[in-house]
Amino acid sequence: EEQEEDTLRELRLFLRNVTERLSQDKRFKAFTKPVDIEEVPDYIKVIRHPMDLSTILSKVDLHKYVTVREFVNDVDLIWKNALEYNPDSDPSDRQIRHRACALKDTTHAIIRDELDEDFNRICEQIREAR
Ligand SMILES: COC(=O)[C@H](Cc1ccco1)c1ccncc1
Repeated sequence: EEQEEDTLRELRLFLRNVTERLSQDKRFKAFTKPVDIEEVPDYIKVIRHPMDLSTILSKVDLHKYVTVREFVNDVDLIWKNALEYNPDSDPSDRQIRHRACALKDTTHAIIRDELDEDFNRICEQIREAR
């Protein structure tokens, strides 16, 4: 009902704010746009579910997220894909893996510090009811 739409509107505002803060962080530049399949032709063979911060922002606006859990699942895809595709010991792989771990830790810290538990429970109950 109307209260549910008010809740989901507030969820989208929170998710846009978190996504924009991550996208503005220089460490996360490689995560802001899809990996270019022309540049990296084998990427889509190795990584079955590509994800990036611009795609997440589009999904927020398409009302794809009803809970923060669903949003975090997509952020987790970003850094897990980076760890999987860039496993080697060379400096370039080590740098993107360090940044992937920073993306994970930064996102989970923002959620821990800024998501109200009661608000989150209301979103989870809306998801269960649909
Ligand atoms: C999320 O970004 C990536 O996984 C690409 C993969 C990639 C390999 C070659 C070109 O791009 C990446 C970008 C920057 N530094 C390392 C790897």
